[in-house]
Amino acid sequence: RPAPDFTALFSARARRMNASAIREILKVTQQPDIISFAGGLPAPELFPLEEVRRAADAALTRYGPAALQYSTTEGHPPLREWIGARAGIPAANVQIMTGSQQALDLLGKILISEGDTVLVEAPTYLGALQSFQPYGPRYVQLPTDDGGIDVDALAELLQTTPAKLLYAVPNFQNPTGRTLDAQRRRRLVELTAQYGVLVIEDDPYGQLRFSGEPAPSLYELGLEYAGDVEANHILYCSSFSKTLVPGLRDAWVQAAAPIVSKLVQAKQGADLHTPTLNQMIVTELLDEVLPRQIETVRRAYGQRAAAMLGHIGEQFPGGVQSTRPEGGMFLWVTLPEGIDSTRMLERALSRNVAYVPGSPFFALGGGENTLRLSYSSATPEQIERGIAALGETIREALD
Ligand SMILES: Cc1ncc(COP(=O)(O)O)c(CN[C@@H](CCCC(=O)O)C(=O)O)c1O
Repeated sequence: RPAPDFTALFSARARRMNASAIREILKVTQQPDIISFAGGLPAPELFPLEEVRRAADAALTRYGPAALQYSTTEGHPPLREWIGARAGIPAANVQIMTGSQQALDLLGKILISEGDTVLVEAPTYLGALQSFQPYGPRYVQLPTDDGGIDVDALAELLQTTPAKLLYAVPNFQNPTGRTLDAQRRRRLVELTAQYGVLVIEDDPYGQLRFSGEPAPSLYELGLEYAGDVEANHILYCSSFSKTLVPGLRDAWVQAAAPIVSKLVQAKQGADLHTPTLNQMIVTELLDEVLPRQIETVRRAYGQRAAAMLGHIGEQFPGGVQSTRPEGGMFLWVTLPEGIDSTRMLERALSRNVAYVPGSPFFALGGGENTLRLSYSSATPEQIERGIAALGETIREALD
């Protein structure tokens, strides 16, 4: 019988959806001989496998059947307590999420009405664009430089452009690896407060600093500015994906109570709750394993970033610029004008090296001559081989 035209049946919202370039490339990079600088995957060989095995056993022993039963949408109370205590806020202002990707999706769902202006960095995390897109935002790109968001440009923009939301990754930004300094953070918090712009601070990498000095989060500065957790216009998201393991899908949002209670309603409709056992496993790992794991990955990623930057200096032709991250998992490469990194990708794959082309990270297009490199899940030896292969590919594209 003839098939119904399913695509014609999709909702207007669904018709705005598109595939994630990272997820699509990840399928290609599963082949064993590919050296992948594509997905921001934590180093699998560093996962605390035995500790997770013991934590699962401990959780099942401690909670019995309750560990496998439905649980509350708000999240596992000891986990919320721990996060609240660390942030100096009540557990009631902490909402557990199934990955910070779900936080982005549900925050988009409860905050973005069609046509609302959403300010995003150019470039920004493409997963945020993917989460927000179905809700019909009108994107406005914030100019950035080597210090992150250009807050002078933001001040100017806000005088003429009323905005609902500003989405920022201040620490070791995805995709550029850049970090917003304390002075710009203060300015951004004050400006957005004055103009009534809500800020989503997405901070999965904040603990992964391997050089330089830490700066207070926008959330902390917002708390100082407002004087009260219930008056803070900064919504903070973070995750256990990069400090522990991504597969348990545990993350959280810190926000004023009305935001948290609306997020709970949205989450009830999305997945009822984050997997019960996973939350309990993470909770078992907080005191001992988490701090050790953070030290392990900070050291490893610092070494891998240094290795990658060193080999880039030797192997890439002149005229190619790259950022110098102080933490996180990514650095950002700008090729000479005219080279299209999306077209160049298949040449790179023919040399068994993968990356994410830059243009999907720009909400309004552009960036054809840019690309993102992740150093976190390649060993120093693979980094040497992969960067050499990428250098050859760029030289070939230049000819
Ligand atoms: C700024 C930012 N915000 C949220 C996320 C999602 O992390 P969760 O695991 O959902 O907590 C991420 C993770 N992004 C990685 C991982 C994506 C994993 C994937 O699509 O396979 C990437 O850009 O490659 C992120 O960088």
